[in-house]
Amino acid sequence: MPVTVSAGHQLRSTARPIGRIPVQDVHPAVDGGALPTTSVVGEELQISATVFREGHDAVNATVVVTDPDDVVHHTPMTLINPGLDLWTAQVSADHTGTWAYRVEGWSDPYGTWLHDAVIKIGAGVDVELMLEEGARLLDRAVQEVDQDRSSKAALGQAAARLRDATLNSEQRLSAGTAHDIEALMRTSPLRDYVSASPTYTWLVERKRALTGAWYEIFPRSEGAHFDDRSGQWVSGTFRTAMQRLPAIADMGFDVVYLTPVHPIGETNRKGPNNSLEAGPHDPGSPYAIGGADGGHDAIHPDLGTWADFDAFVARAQELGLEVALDLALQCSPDHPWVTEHPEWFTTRADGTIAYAENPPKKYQDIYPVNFDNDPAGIYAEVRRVVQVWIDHGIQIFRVDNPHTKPVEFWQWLIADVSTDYPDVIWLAEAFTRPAMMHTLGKVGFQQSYTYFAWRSSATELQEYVEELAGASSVYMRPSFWPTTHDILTPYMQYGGPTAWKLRAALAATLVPTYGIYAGYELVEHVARPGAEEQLDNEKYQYRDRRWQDYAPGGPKEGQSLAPFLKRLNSIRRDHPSLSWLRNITFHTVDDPELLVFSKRHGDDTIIVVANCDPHTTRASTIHLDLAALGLGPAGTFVAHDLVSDSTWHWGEHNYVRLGVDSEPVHIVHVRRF
Ligand SMILES: O=P(O)(O)O[C@H]1O[C@H](CO)[C@@H](O[C@H]2O[C@H](CO)[C@@H](O)[C@H](O)[C@H]2O)[C@H](O)[C@H]1O
Repeated sequence: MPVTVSAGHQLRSTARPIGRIPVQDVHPAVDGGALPTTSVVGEELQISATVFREGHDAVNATVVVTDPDDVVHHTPMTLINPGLDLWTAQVSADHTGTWAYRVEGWSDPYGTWLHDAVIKIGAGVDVELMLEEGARLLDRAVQEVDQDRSSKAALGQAAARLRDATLNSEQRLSAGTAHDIEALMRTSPLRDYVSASPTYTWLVERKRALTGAWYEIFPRSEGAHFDDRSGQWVSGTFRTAMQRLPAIADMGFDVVYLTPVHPIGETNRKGPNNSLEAGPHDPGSPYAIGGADGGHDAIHPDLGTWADFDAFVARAQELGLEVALDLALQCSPDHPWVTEHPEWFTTRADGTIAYAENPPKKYQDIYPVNFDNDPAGIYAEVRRVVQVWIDHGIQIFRVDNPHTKPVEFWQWLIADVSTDYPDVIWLAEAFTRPAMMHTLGKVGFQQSYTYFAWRSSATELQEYVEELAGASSVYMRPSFWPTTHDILTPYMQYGGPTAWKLRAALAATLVPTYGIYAGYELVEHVARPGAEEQLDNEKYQYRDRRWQDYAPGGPKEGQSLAPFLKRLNSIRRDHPSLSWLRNITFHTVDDPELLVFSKRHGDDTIIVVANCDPHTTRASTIHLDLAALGLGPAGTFVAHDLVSDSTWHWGEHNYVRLGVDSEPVHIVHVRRF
């Protein structure tokens, strides 16, 4: 129905009334507020809006937050750009759940009086009138505003002094403008013509949704070995993989991610190095899910039983590790769904089912599920499968290729699961175009793999992280992986151990969640010819990394990056500034191959200086933004490099030297005098 503004004037039927005090451009507002803004517990969220009014009276603004228990919290906003009427405030939530916020603009009668009274009384204009008007405002505050008894008494006394004709006008005025009165009127203001913006949904999730160090394994490789007697490989099991967990925990990782653990199909099974013909003993790709032993709700018999899986999860939990499981919604031709639900696949004119692709990659051993053929049936079955794993202690899913399934399916699935399991976290492996990657975040994925692996220069990294920590951070949380089982960039193939140290350090410090694929410690850098992924990839064969050889006293002692990774993770744990995303500042440096950034949270400040050129040692001068570090203009501080354990005295301009003949990165803790 059209809204009547005044006699004879109507708004266009779709218009939202502007309100007495216009409140515009509220940020964040994901897709105009159609989708929730997200953060984790304790994470600061900056809310801004344009708030203004006609004429010259004072205007003010408040962020009004409603928590999941319907308790309302008011946060005053600050005018940060008077010329643009731009107001901001920081808010944060102290528990998980669905919160909401809106911005209220309001006319500020005390602010108006304060401004006018000081000028007019100072100039001897309308003196009695102004003093009486001030007194009446304070009377109103006593009546209308929720104040404690002593505050009301103070306001009442100030009103009396404003009217006290025995005092001079200056004394009377100062009663109404005194700091304590101003503070009371600021914290519990008189608010006229309060006008609210729309209300925005704010989803607050657990900290792990933002922060964590992941370690990826193929469980069948952990404990796999070549048996000389039979001349065959013997698969690792959950029980043998369990023996690897203490080392993963000791390196300081928070999440151990398992590639699929289900039965593997035999039809079109792939052999070593992505060959289209497997030998009789080749194990096949774990992503070719489903066979005679079951599908997505089953365990590959080579890995053990449900009891073994449960024991693995329990052991991980004992060591402080969460277990993340791959959810790859596709089927080997031998998957039970193919015979039980042929309608879930797309049959071509010749009666065959087309295999899956993620161009230019071809997955000849799997069929894609066609969600449009029976959405209700497929949704229900996937939900059932997910529940099976939740019931076995899984709270994190790494979703394989979510961008090849309908977005609305993910929106439904994640929301449905979160109704009963709000702590379940979903990581999107959507190496695809930005629109899809971002939208998956907007519809519920708590984390997303990113383009980090392909951003290697200092300029590219700065630009990319500014985007991720800026506008998109309210709906998409990045996870940085220097390599994965599918990704081995030329930078990593040819950069040597320096590149591997550097990229791990950057991933671990630029953003709060990062991940390492097993073997990273060993700098496994040789690619399959013509592909940017590992040679002899364990996607198609077992890999016995002989971890024991790198242990103290072993023949390869000292040849692993495990101590370096452990150092990175302990720095992350000791320094809370590294566990947040939006708190990053980039600094300048003379050499464009160097990257300098800092992160600050409370008293903790970390500066990272990285040489992004893994082939050359570089020396340069860095120029620090001291204010961003919380230091005064002439500030100096003790810089403690947590990588080399060196200590220097630093100020605004500092000489650095990083590279192949030393460490490629400084991770500096700012120690204040
Ligand atoms: O397509 P992506 O590069 O994002 O990779 C993910 O999905 C792939 C398909 O699930 C998966 O590919 C592997 O499994 C396929 C099915 O068995 C096989 O045909 C591919 O050769 C193999 O690389 C990939 O591992 C996963 O991360």
